[in-house]
Amino acid sequence: MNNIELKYGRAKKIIGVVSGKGGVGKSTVTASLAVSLANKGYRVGILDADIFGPSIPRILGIEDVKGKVEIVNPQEVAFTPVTTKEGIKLVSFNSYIAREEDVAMWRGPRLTATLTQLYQNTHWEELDYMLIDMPPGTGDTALTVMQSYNLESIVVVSTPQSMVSMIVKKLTSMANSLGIRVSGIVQNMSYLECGGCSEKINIFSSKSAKEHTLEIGEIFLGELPMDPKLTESMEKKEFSKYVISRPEFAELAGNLEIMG
Ligand SMILES: Nc1ncnc2c1ncn2[C@@H]1O[C@H](COP(=O)(O)OP(=O)(O)OP(=O)(O)O)[C@@H](O)[C@H]1O
Repeated sequence: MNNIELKYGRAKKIIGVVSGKGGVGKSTVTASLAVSLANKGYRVGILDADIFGPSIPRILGIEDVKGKVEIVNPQEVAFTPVTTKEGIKLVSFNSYIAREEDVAMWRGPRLTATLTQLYQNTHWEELDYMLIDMPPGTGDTALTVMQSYNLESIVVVSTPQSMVSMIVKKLTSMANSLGIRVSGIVQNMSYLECGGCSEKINIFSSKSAKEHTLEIGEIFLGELPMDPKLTESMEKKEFSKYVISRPEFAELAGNLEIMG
């Protein structure tokens, strides 16, 4: 399948953020990487490719802001992204519909055609990084993105559990067979912080996040704690403040700068 080129801008690196299973924190990690990279001075865009469950606008606290759609010709429209206060350019299905609870009841071909328009026909201008928040799993959308969007690599978000690792291996096999490089694995909700001591309490398994990553056979990009303050920060629209205050996120973005 041919590569699809961006019509209105350029991105130096396009990185897909993927997960084997839903709910492991892929969108949270995508948004946190965007905040950390923007904080380091990079020009960052996010394509929220999770059209059935677009959560990035809420994570970044801009669910009430709408992007603009302009009609280029009867077959084609162009999109202006929503820009966050951190300067991140976001394109999400929810930013172009009237009510965020409205649903896209579409089968695969319509879904991928719409996503491709969002990818290709957005006024991205100049980006250092475009992060694509993919729907979970190895389905239709993941296949289209990996086959025809100019991906530099993928970052895989997981939780340190053998069952999830098994599903992640399916995803990395898919990437390998399509010639897509895997930058590494982020192990999310990996541990709890002990209040009052520096100990990390593993949540899912006695094995460490690094050991789980080695079992998958990929590079360990980092681990993040399960922290109720993270969810609270989204509710208070203070996600970027939270991310910037925690060294784990800057470390993760630093590892992506090296491996991405
Ligand atoms: N490290 C964390 N600590 C606490 N809560 C977290 C953490 N990471 C994610 N969450 C919470 O877990 C839930 C799922 O996260 P998120 O939406 O990022 O997952 P996802 O993998 O993108 O899900 P899906 O692919 O099904 O859309 C959210 O409510 C989010 O706030």
